[in-house]
Amino acid sequence: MPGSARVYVDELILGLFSTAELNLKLRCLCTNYVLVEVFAQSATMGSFFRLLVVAVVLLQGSALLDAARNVDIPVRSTVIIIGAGMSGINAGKRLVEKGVTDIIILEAREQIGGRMYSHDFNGITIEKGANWIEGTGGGLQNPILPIAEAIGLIYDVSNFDNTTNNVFDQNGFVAPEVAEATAKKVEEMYEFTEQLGIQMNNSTESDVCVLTAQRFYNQAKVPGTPVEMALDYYHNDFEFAEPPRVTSLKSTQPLKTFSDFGGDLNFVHDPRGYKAVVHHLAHSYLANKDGKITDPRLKLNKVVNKVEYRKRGVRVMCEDGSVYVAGYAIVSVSLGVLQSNLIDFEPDLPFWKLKSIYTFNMAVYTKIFLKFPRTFWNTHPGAKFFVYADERRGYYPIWENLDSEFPGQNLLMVTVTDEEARRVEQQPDSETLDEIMGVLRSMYGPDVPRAEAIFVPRWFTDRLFRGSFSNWPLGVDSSTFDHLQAPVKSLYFTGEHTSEKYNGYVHGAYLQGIVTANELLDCMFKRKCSKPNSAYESVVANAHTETELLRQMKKNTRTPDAAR
Ligand SMILES: Cc1cc2nc3c(=O)[nH]c(=O)nc-3n(C[C@H](O)[C@H](O)[C@H](O)COP(=O)(O)OP(=O)(O)OC[C@H]3O[C@@H](n4cnc5c(N)ncnc54)[C@H](O)[C@@H]3O)c2cc1C
Repeated sequence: MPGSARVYVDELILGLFSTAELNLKLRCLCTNYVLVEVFAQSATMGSFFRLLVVAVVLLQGSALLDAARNVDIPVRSTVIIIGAGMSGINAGKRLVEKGVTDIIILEAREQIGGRMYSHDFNGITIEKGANWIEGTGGGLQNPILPIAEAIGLIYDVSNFDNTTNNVFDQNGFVAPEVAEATAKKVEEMYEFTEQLGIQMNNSTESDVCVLTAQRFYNQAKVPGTPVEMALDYYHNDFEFAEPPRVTSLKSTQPLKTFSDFGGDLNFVHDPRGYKAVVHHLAHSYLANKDGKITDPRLKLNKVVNKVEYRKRGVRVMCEDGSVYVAGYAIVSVSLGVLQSNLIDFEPDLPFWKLKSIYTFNMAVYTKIFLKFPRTFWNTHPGAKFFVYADERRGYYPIWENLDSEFPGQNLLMVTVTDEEARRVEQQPDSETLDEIMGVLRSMYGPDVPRAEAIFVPRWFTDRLFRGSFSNWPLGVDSSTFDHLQAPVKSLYFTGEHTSEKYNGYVHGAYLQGIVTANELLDCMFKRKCSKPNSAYESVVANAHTETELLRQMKKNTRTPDAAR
């Protein structure tokens, strides 16, 4: 929007109408839609005259704007939701249920679902994003489970029972007694760290990372041999996508997902994809026909690149030039997107907000799918998952055979995380396949046939995600965490990364959609709007310093997209 076209109606109109007895206030939210707030007050003014004033003001306002700008009036709504993943779609559902029906959902991709993202791999629907309903079979019911059951989603409880005994290294199968002994030690250490986490949560002790807890267990000796590292990886990195030296002990031990909902994981392998859960939620309030959403409130292929926000009112701009205006916006994009420069917020988000965004971690978790001409791995039920122990920690470590989910397809899935995931994303798939074949041949011998097909998702380089899911690092206390979700004027924030108990998970995104929508509804209808708490008021108070800091941060820490 060219700056010269800006017309601030309040200035213009106030110039025309300002009188001693008339207190008239107009606010112009943006250049091409006038969000008018008129207070025409006068003890002596009759209601007819007041109406007249309002009408004249509105006419004048729109005439001035039309003269100044020759563009369509963009869509108006009460709430704009940016992003149609689990959290955005569920926030929309909540708003509509509570009577706020004039919403607009802007989604960058050609479909909804976000990181619940299925992919056609040689005619088979695989999940490049979320795969499991994590945390079932416990005291509380995981909120995703009833939805999955209602739509008949196909899944199986994963059998991890024997994983730590199915260990290979560079010389082949590791003798069961060696693997068992190491597995026992690592499991004891894992239980110790969990107990320490519980104790520290009940105390005023400051947080430590998981690695520190491991040192406490073993008098500073931490997993170091290939087998120890691989089994440690299985317990930690395979869940959090980052190593124990990064992950907060207090915030992850015990992990609420499992302590609340149970320790089972249901592996989804449905031809409709795990995203069918999001579609089910969307269909409950967005018009649809033959399984396709036809509701004009959902706008696909809309990459938001600028958000102007004020105390009341937002103006959202997309790469295709379209502009949307509303009273509020809910931003549901991933933490990785917030950390990048894809969306330009005007004014800049405040320091306290950026600090929480930049301090929390967006981890990278990559499941690589492989199709072989035949199976060469163990197919008995106790060999569902197997482990490769390399001298390099995290080098193609956790494997799953998908025989039971996709019979006769000869599929394997191997998971890499963090640095290895980033590395693999940057290289051609043929190089990744060469590395994988080297690993498999050292595990199963030289006769292993080369895979016919490989699929390597690229979450880190995808500008719409910039990683897989958030991980709670050492150094983020609960008030810094709260700031991730805290609203800024008319902007509200949701997404898995804003769920204090269940960050990183589908159910976290689901629940946060409701939490954020409720917060906004409270503000809209009860005037109970969240205010900055005292912890960051001091920072906000020093506006000049803050602006300087922000400038520095923008200049120094935001990496250009291409270089990431
Ligand atoms: C590889 C992987 C494995 C996972 N495994 C599991 C698992 O097994 N179990 C589990 O519970 N969880 C898992 N997760 C995490 C789970 O997928 C997420 O927590 C959840 O789906 C996040 O939902 P969300 O709504 O917060 O964000 P998203 O799904 O990221 O939704 C945000 C939406 O915003 C859109 N968007 C981004 N930028 C813009 C823009 N500028 N303009 C407009 N739209 C934009 C995106 O396209 C996206 O649709 C996994 C994730 C990944 C990536």
